[in-house]
Amino acid sequence: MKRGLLVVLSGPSGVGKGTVLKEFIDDPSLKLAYSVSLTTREKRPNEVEGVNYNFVSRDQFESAIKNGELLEYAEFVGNYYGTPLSTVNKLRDEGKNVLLEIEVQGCIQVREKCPDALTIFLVPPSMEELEKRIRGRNTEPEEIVQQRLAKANRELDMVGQYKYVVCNEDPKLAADIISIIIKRHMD
Ligand SMILES: Nc1ncnc2c1ncn2[C@@H]1O[C@H](COP(=O)(O)OP(=O)(O)OP(=O)(O)O)[C@@H](O)[C@H]1O
Ligand SMILES: Nc1nc2c(ncn2[C@@H]2O[C@H](COP(=O)(O)O)[C@@H](O)[C@H]2O)c(=O)[nH]1
Repeated sequence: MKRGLLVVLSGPSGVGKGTVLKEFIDDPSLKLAYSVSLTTREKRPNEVEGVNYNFVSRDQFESAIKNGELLEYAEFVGNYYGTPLSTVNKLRDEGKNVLLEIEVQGCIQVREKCPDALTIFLVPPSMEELEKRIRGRNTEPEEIVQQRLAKANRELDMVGQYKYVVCNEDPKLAADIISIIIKRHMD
């Protein structure tokens, strides 16, 4: 059986990664499996343990780092986020194309370890629109919104690290473009 691809969808917080991926993740022709990350962040009211994230303590996360259990990890605005290595390997060995939805530092680590990873950077139409989206989501207090926006400016400078850049003006259109990119790499 052909080993599955490693697909990395990255981009600044609030650009719409989660919104766009909902438009293509269940397309059976893409054979995708979503990699559920570990995080030390507080669960948001609409999130489900084991579906959006596996929510863990800082001690549990640091043990996972020490034991080499993570493909990549990063500290993002005060919390740890990381990708469980064994799950990614198992799914890829089953022929599934594994989708990571991660921030920029994590993507750089993935590229170093898996140079053939298919890396896609989602960008907003403008910084004003990005700010509108983060605020409109209403999930973070003002202080965290400010930190995420400051980080977004630095992350957008890393656009050259990615194989593909897709603008999220319209989620369905962005999803269609990403689906075409994945299909091309499945051949
Ligand atoms: N193309 C779009 N046009 C307008 N609003 C959008 C678009 N895409 C996403 N949004 C809105 O922007 C907000 C942020 O989207 P989303 O939560 O998917 O971003 P994200 O990149 O996954 O964020 P994070 O990395 O912080 O998890 C949501 O309220 C979503 O409905
Ligand atoms: N490096 C990693 N980044 C991750 C991972 N899982 C999610 N993320 C990214 O963190 C930020 C913040 O997420 P939020 O859910 O608190 O809004 C966002 O850019 C995510 O894509 C991971 O495993 N590794």
